[in-house]
Amino acid sequence: MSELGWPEGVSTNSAESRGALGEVLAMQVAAWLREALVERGVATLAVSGGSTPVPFFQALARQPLDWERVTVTLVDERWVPESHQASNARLLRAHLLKGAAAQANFTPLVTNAASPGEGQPEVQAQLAALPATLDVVILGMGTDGHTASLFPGTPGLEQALRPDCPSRCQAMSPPEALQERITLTRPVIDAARHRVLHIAGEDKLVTLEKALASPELILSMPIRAFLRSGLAVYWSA
Ligand SMILES: O=C(O)[C@H](O)[C@@H](O)[C@H](O)[C@H](O)COP(=O)(O)O
Repeated sequence: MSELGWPEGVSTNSAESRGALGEVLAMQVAAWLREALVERGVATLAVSGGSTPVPFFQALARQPLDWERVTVTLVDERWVPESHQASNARLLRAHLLKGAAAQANFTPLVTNAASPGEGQPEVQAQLAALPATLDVVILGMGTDGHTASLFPGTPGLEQALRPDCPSRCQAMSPPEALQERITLTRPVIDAARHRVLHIAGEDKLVTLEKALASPELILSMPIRAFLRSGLAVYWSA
């Protein structure tokens, strides 16, 4: 992976398996969170959903931390109740917010509103109660080059990808997604102290190669907006 044409300042890390990658990433994220706790007394972590992060969540949940001073939130969410199979909050409850990590504070991205458009102001307020600079953001990526719920061809994508987008979150209705979504916007991700892209599989390397070939075309592959200096990429086959 390191032979891809990465922009200056992007670091790459790989492991023999997805489990080993999850362990390596969990140790690094725990170190960053401990550093935040020492420096500021609190720490914030925003994670993505999907299948890739599960070994990472399970390894992070085992990390010794003052979890009660850590706030965990999501990079994006499907607009479904936590009981729904597609809920990212449900995924976190099952694999991350358990054991010692069950003491962490969790900021969900879904409200009781009927749609993300109606719920957005309340989610915006909840996010505004968090530090403006999150300590750690973990991005995933689909093979279409989406990240978070920033999908190509979605109405409102240009707004959400503006470096100066005024909102911290935005409702999205990706044409091919099963559920309406809500996503963090680009400024929130850009401002994070530590930005990670966590991916697995050869197909994701092919996607990255395509993304790196035309970095300026962010609307067709939104991940392109985040492939820049300071990003830490974690990959395994
Ligand atoms: O809510 C989501 O689905 C994620 O935030 C999404 O952006 C995910 O990171 C990618 O779709 C990759 O998913 P996999 O890890 O399952 O390939």
